[in-house]
Amino acid sequence: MSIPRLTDAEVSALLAAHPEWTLRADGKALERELRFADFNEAFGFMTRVALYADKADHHPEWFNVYNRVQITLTTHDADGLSARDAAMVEAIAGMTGG
Ligand SMILES: C[C@H](O)[C@H](O)[C@H]1CNC2=NC(N)=NC(=O)C2=N1
Repeated sequence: MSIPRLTDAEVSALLAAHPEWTLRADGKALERELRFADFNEAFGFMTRVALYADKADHHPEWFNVYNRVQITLTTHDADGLSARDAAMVEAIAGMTGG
């Protein structure tokens, strides 16, 4: 299923509103690293994101070691960024306060 990609202006606005994210060099994904107090906090965050992702049918690519979580957001069906990635950025901001 093809999903429309965000426009460059939409991506710029999203990054301006959420400077903790960076645009991957190929312009097709957003990346962020989060650090938590400990593994328990990190995994609790991942659990919340996982529940959101399953409900949204939009899944992150991520890596976790101890208190660090590296997240990459992209829409495979769009071969780039879509409104689903923007929605997940907002959802994660709500979970982390930023
Ligand atoms: C069939 C299923 O709806 C699709 O594969 C969904 C699942 N989760 C997804 N997650 C992400 N990040 N991109 C997608 O294109 C995507 N597509």
